[in-house]
Amino acid sequence: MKEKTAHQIAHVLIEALPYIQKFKGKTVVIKYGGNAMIDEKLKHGFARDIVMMKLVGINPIVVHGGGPQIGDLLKRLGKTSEFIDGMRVTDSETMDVVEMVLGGLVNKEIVNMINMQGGKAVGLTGKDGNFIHARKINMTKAGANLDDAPEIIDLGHVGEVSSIDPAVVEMLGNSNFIPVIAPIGVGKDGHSYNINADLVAGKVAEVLKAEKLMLLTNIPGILDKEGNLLTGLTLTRIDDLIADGTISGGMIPKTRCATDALKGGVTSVHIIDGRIEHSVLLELFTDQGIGTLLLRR
Ligand SMILES: Nc1ncnc2c1ncn2[C@@H]1O[C@H](COP(=O)(O)OP(=O)(O)O)[C@@H](O)[C@H]1O
Ligand SMILES: CC(=O)N[C@@H](CCC(=O)OP(=O)(O)O)C(=O)O
Repeated sequence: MKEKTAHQIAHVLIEALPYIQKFKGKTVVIKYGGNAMIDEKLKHGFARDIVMMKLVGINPIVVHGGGPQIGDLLKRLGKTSEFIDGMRVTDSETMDVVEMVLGGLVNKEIVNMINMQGGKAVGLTGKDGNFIHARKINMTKAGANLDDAPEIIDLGHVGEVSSIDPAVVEMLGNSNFIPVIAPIGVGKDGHSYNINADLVAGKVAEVLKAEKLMLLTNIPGILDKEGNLLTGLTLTRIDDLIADGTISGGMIPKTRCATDALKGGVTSVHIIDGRIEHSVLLELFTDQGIGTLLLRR
C-alpha cells in the first residue's frame, strides 16, 4: 500500500476535531461483544479506542456480553444450555457459571485490557452499588388454538431490567474512571439474574441520557433484503422492516433495545461491525462513519 503523505496524515487527524468538540463532556455507552471480544488485535484496538475517548473528554461506559465464553465453560463442565428467542435458559448451576464468567473472567479481562492501554477501568455487575434491579422474565407462547391459554415458558434465572440506579456509574464516569459493566442484575430477593447484554446497554444508555449507544456486532450493520447495508434508519422505518421480515432473529432484540433507547432520550444508536479494527473510533471521529445509524426521526 502507498505510504500516506504528511498532508494526508494531518487531514485524518484534523477530521476528528469537530467530533471531539461536539462530544466532549457527553456520555457514550458501548455494547462490547462478538469478534471484537475474541480476536487479540481487535481487543487491543477496542481498549485503545476507549482510552482515547476518555482522554479527549468523552465519558465512555462499556457494557459487555460473553455468551460464547459462558458456552465454553459450560461445555468444559459437561453442561449444555438451550436458547429460547435468544435467551439462555438459566438454571441455578448455569447462573453460577454465568456469574463466574461474566462478572469474573470476562469483566476483569476487559478491565485489565483497558488499564494496560493507560486507562482506569472499574468492573461492576448490577450488584455493585445495587445498581441494576432485575425481575424474572416469563416468556409466553401462544397456544395452538385461539381458545388455549398461552403457554408460560420458565427461563429460570433470566431477568429483565426493572430499574437502574445510576449513582455508582455516574460517580465513576464523572471522575477519571471507565465503568465496565457485566449484564447481571439483582432481584428484590437478593438473587442474581442473567440479562441479555443488549438490553442492559440500552437501559443504561437511557437512564444516563447518553448521547450515543453503540452496539458492536459481527455484521456490517442492518442489511436490506438484498444484503445491502442500510446506513441510516428512523423509528417508523425500523417498525416497517421488522413487520416485513427484513429484520429478524438476533437483530430483533438489538433493534428493539435501540428503539427503546431512542424513545427514552438517547440521541443516536449505532449498530457497527466490531470485526473492523478501531470500529468505535471510526464511527465516532470520521466523516464517513461505518454501520447503521438509527435516529428518532
Ligand atoms: N436485516 C438484518 N440485518 C443484519 N442482520 C440481521 C438482519 N436480520 C437478521 N439478522 C441476523 O441478526 C444477527 C445479529 O444478531 P446476534 O447474532 O444476536 O448479534 P450479537 O451476537 O452480536 O449480539 C446477524 O448476524 C444476522 O444473522
Ligand atoms: C439471558 C441471556 O441470554 N444472557 C446472556 C448474557 C450474555 C450476553 O448477552 O452475551 P452476548 O452479547 O455475547 O450474546 C447469556 O447467557 O449468554
